[in-house]
Amino acid sequence: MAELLYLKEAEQVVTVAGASDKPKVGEDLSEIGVIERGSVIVEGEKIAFAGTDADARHYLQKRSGKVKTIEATGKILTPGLVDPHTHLVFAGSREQELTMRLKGKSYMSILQAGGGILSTTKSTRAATADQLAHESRLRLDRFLQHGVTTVEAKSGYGLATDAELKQLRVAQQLNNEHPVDVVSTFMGAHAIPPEWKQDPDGFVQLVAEEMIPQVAAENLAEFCDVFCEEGVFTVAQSQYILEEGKKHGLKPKIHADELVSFGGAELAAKVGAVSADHLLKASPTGIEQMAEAGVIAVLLPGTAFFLMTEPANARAMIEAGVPVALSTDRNPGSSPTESLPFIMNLACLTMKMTPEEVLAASTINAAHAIGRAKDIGSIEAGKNADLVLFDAPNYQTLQYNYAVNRVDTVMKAGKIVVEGGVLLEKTDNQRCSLATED
Ligand SMILES: N=CN[C@@H](CCC(=O)O)C(=O)O
Ligand SMILES: [Zn+2]
Repeated sequence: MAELLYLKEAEQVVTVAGASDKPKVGEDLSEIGVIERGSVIVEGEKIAFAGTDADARHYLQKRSGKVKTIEATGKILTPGLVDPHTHLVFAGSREQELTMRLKGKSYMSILQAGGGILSTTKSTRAATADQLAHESRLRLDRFLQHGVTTVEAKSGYGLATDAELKQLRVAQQLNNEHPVDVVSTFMGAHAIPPEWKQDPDGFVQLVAEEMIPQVAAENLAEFCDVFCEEGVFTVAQSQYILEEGKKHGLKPKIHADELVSFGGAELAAKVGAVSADHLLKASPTGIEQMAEAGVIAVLLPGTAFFLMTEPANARAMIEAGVPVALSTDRNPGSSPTESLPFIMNLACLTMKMTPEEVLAASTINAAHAIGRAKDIGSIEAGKNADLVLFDAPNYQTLQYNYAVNRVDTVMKAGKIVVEGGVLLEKTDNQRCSLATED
């Protein structure tokens, strides 16, 4: 019989329970199921019990076998954080772009001059799968140290069939090797590569007719995403790619209305996207249509912060009944961070989301945005034992003491992987010739 793990008497257990079937919307987003002086019991990879400590002791009396106790006094316990939008797998870095942007160049003008996404495409194409895995593993380690136990990862720095497949195979390998679970999204339509600059429709055709079928045949992704934006992919091109993806079993996601209001939110509703992400410039009609269609808004306040622009209108979306989730958007150009807790701070301080809404948006709603809400995103008996102990007396402190990492212990599938804020096993100690510390 497996040893039981008894996480004993946290100041608060933030369960976010009761929303595994549907994401939280409106006022329900603030219902995060806090148990004061709560305890959680883990059996193997799963949560066996969550409740008050008095009830936990009764539960233990009825069970035989060994019990290992972890004292949680002075700390709070939350579900493992879920990051539903990252560009995890890439090579190289782009620090010089910050200086360019500080001197007045825009993110889009850097891309149009062949930098930005296209510069990362160059280094990603040149990197071996081992180099990509090495660089991405370091990022996953940092995610774990920030309490993130599951991430979504997009391709989109290959922009050619082989290079896209290489990125997705690395993501799959990392999912198998690393404690953090990696959920893959195919994003061949992330930018038009230089060799297709004169024939963007030809590239769209390549994505739809060659890349998507191969990704699906190798079972390399669950979702298909498109950068639907002025100067990148039009609404019609995006719709075509997402519909083709659907025919091959890839569920649609969209980078929508990030830089200009472009009809991305409306398209998300039309194609039945699981999520529309960014949405800084989403129109009121688009927001309304997303609410009606149940499209999750994955908001990325770190990207707005790093690009020094106004964030999305989270309050309008919550009031309209759109399910809202939060993410780092971890990528080398517009959001180079693995700190989902800092993104949560930004959601509070720049988008006026409450500490309760922020917690639900980074756990259960984020899990819905990647189709994992049955297994993760809340503390409930039967769910995976992905848990974080924060060194904080209450959950509000996580937003108040901003930009400080208060993660103490992280448990992934019942196994402790971070203790006292320290990663127990560095997954990759080797230096790699091409690796940067990006
Ligand atoms: N906006 C498009 N794609 C990414 C940025 C990618 C990059 O700059 O490398 C994003 O979500 O912000
Ligand atoms: Zn993105």
